Amino acid sequence: MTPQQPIRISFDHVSVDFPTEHGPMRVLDDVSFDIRNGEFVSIIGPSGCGKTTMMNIVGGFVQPTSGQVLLDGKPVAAPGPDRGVIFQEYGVFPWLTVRQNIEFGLKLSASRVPAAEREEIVQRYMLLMGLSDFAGHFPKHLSGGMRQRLAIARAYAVRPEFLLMDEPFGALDAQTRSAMQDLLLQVLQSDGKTVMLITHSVEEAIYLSSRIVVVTARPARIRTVIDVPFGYPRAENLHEAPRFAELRAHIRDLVMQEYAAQARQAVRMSD
Ligand SMILES: Nc1ncnc2c1ncn2[C@@H]1O[C@H](COP(=O)(O)OP(=O)(O)OP(=O)(O)O)[C@@H](O)[C@H]1O
Repeated sequence: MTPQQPIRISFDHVSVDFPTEHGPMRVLDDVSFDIRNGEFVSIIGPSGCGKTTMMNIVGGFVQPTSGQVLLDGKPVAAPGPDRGVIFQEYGVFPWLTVRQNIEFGLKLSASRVPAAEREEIVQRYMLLMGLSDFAGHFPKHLSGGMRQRLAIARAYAVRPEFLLMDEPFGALDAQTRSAMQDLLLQVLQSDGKTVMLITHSVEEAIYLSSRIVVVTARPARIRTVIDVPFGYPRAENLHEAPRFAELRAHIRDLVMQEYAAQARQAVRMSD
């Protein structure tokens, strides 16, 4: 990514405390980093450290206790159609069919698309996600993997400028996961978006991202930011590259160190 690209998402000294019965619990601590236009940034760190909270702030669902997150220079105040959010679960409306779920966002006034174009987009994403034969099915009649593909189709279809993804492929089997990763890269290649992805998979983070932000055990602070030294488009055989393996070992080591720090914290608290 060239440094001339404008900054789209900016974490500016963001801290978050959540109230608990023992007083405030710090979840994010002075987090600052930027995501530039067209970048794909993954956040990786131990379970429960505060990654989803980071995404929730960008999504407009959580307000920082101090500091701010800026979208194109303006503090995030609320959710908006410019941000497509994909969670690990709950991404579909159970009372709508596959077709209606994908169509839903296209009918909302903020991103209203003319009917003829709408139909074309719905068809395109049903086909891409392998859901064409299930257009009239309700989510309860789909497998978990298909429901997740539907959630992804819904988010892609409205062509948001920002994709915020929290473990979007975590519940998929290995083969579907890999297909979904390639499809995401393909969609980004044609639509060009700015992406923030939360994942537990170091492999996935390296394969997809242009940069990886490694965060510490809770409270999440920036441990390090790694530039991924591979260009786009990417292909499956990248997983076999020696540099890929080196980077994977390095990042796994960092994440394991943070898990160890988390375990030490837990022991201290139980003393
Ligand atoms: N709205 C909230 N109110 C109170 N506590 C919260 C709230 N949201 C999250 N937490 C707590 O903040 C901590 C960090 O949660 P968060 O979901 O951000 O972590 P995470 O890194 O995404 O976890 P995982 O990797 O397991 O998904 C957890 O202890 C969680 O219980």
